[in-house]
Amino acid sequence: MLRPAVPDPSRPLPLHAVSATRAIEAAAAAILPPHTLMQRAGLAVARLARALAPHARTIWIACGPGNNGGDGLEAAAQLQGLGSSVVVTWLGDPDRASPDTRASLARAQAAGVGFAPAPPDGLTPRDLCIDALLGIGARRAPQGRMAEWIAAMNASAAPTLAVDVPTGLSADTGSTLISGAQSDHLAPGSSVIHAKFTLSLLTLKPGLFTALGRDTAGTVWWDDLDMPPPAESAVAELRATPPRPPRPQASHKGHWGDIAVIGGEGLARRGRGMTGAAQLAATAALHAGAGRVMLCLLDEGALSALPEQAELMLRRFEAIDPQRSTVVCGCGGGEAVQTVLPEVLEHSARLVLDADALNRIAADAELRTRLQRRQQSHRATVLTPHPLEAARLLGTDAHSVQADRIAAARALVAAFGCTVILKGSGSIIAAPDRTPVINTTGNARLATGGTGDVLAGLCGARLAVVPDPFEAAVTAVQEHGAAADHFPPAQALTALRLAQALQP
Ligand SMILES: NC(=O)C1=CN([C@@H]2O[C@H](COP(=O)(O)OP(=O)(O)OC[C@H]3O[C@@H](n4cnc5c(N)ncnc54)[C@H](O)[C@@H]3O)[C@@H](O)[C@H]2O)[C@@H](O)CC1
Ligand SMILES: Nc1ncnc2c1ncn2[C@@H]1O[C@H](COP(=O)(O)OP(=O)(O)O)[C@@H](O)[C@H]1O
Ligand SMILES: [K+]
Repeated sequence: MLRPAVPDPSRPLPLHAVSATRAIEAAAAAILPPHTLMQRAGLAVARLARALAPHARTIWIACGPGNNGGDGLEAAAQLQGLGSSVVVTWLGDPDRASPDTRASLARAQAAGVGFAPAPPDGLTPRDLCIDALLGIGARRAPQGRMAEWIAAMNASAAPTLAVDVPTGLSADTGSTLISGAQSDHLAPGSSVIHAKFTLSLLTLKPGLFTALGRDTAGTVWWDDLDMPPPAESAVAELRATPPRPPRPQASHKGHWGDIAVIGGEGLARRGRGMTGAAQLAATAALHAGAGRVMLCLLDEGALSALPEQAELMLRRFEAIDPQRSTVVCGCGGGEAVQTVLPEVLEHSARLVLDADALNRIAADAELRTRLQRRQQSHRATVLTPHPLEAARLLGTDAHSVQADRIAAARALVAAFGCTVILKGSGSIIAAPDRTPVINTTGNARLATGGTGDVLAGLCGARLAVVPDPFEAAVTAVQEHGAAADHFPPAQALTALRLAQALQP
């Protein structure tokens, strides 16, 4: 069945690694008559193409040498049969093609599909390009004619529908394929399709939703080719969190948690004032509905000037009771956070660690041991690194983290036994013994200073009332992105405004 790849609260959508998809495909092929899967795949592509571009004069289908190209040939046969004018450019060789692909080639030829050596000229926005160059079999960066066709498709006025995966993107990681490795950025001239739509076949692939996936895949559709849900476990999933139930009338502030935000190194210490970061986290916690929010700035000098919000309570570190609070530590913490971290790690009942708290822990073996010990005493801890902070914790570089974000999040979980939010486009939420979640909300308007502090505060507010730290983190990330998605388009999204737009 064809459906948009949008989860609803009652049903997470499983994402399968290429290895699992291969096993699912083999199991399906074993019980179906020959060529059935590819025929279903081609029909699904053709139907979606007709729905997306009903008035197309020309549909250009670029087909690669493998079975992704076979899906394209099958779609060509179907579309020609439905009355479309199809031009196929094919990189394959009938003698080396799979039996499925050869059968689809014969059907396309019999249907009267036009084969051309080069892409058609003069496509208009009403026409359609279909990228069937490479799917899950992609192993290296496209070169030669394949790279030329990718460039032509990206330059075309017609929108592109990618079959299974945009060519040039890794289905597993959402990074681009470069020679012998994977890249986390779209270098000028990178050979990767920029699709307006992608139809993922049989399974949904994680790379479509994280790293460069969202930029290159466009709107993602999924067709399970009428196969039952597979037994193979998902490498990650997409989830939608249900709306929160209304607060009971008889509730009071004690029900909604005490949040202690510890951070904000002052200007006096090193000439880098970062008190605003802690204040943003505290503001976010307040607007997200926390019962009481205490702000502990790591700068005595600032205490008279802050906070601007009367609801925030100022506290010295000694006056915080970490055992009764949900502690959010690290936002703008600078070097000053180092001195409080041993106690924070030792005594906080529930803890969110962000920014400089993570940087200090990365640089200090004793702090790392204290963090690991929290798992043994079953105290909830959520780490909220961006890719560079994650890299410091893992002893690697941000490029390597971005090259496989799910693996990086899992490595952090394995190292520290905490819930981890690896931030960025398609944030990954991972925890011990849980299937990682890729968040689908949020957009590049969040790429502005301080929005991570807002997430940390929001995460604290949810952790205060949701016993399971993984669920609290999934909810917080989803709400943070949704607040950005619903933010007025004509107004600049700043971190403070985002914090104020959060809801209990
Ligand atoms: N066989 C079937 O019945 C089905 C096939 N499906 C399709 O089959 C695809 C997987 O097919 P394949 O395993 O053949 O993989 P692909 O079609 O993705 O590509 C594999 C072929 O491309 C070559 N190749 C890899 N990287 C290249 C590069 N950079 N430049 C040039 N050639 C390169 C490989 O050597 C191999 O010949 C899926 O993505 C999906 O589209 C699915 O629709 C499910 C059903
Ligand atoms: N392009 C993007 N798409 C989706 N979310 C993004 C994007 N860029 C940033 N974000 C989100 O914005 C927040 C930024 O956090 P961070 O990098 O810690 O910034 P800061 O330290 O300035 O607060 C994270 O939640 C991140 O996931
Ligand atoms: K493709």
